Amino acid sequence: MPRPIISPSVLASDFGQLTAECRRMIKGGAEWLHMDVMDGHFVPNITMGAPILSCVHKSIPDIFMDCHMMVEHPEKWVDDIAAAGGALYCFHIEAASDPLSLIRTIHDKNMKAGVAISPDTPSTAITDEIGAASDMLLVMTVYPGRGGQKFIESCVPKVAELRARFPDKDIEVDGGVGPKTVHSCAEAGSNVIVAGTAIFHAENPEAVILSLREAVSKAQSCKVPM
Ligand SMILES: O=C(CO)[C@@H](O)[C@H](O)COP(=O)(O)O
Repeated sequence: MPRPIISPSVLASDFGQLTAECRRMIKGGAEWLHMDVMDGHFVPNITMGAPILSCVHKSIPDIFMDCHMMVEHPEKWVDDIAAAGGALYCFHIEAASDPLSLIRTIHDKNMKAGVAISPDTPSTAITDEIGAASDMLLVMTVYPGRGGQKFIESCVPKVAELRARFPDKDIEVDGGVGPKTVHSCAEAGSNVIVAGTAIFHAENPEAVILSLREAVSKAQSCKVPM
């Protein structure tokens, strides 16, 4: 089973706060930083793009930027995100006209490739071929577009279905995940946990990171090897 990874979803109103949050999360034990890139088309909101990510990367060169591309035409931004220092480029299957070719393009730019599914998309949209070609699969547990939404429990069986087909892949969950909701995700086989509100609205964000990681480790240790 792949190792537990915590990827705090960072969003801030100014660049200084963004980099400060990233540094604090890394110091607090986060392996990845989840960067929500929204284009105002695939989702109604606009957040940040390659120029901001590039500044973050220059300021924190060792950062692992887990770039969640909530964008139309995801093939358009691969070069820019790679140049900005993106480590993982995760696109939505709903927005991709040729997912396999896009995965190859992402790999050619030396980034890991992730494939995301929104709540109404079945896990079978990630075919065996697409899943095998990618490095990470993202099951959204809210409708993409903004933080602070309620976790959709009915998305969790999709994690289990994907884990059964892809035992060695990173499987990420994102949306409404926190200390109360992480357990079902971890038990279903998710090893990469994204959390925004649960971490940034907590009195002790570092303790939340630790509890999320412990939930994944505990679920993994309870699994009987096949
Ligand atoms: O991409 C998204 C939502 O579109 C997520 O990354 C959220 O921003 C995570 O925030 P919380 O749901 O944990 O508050």
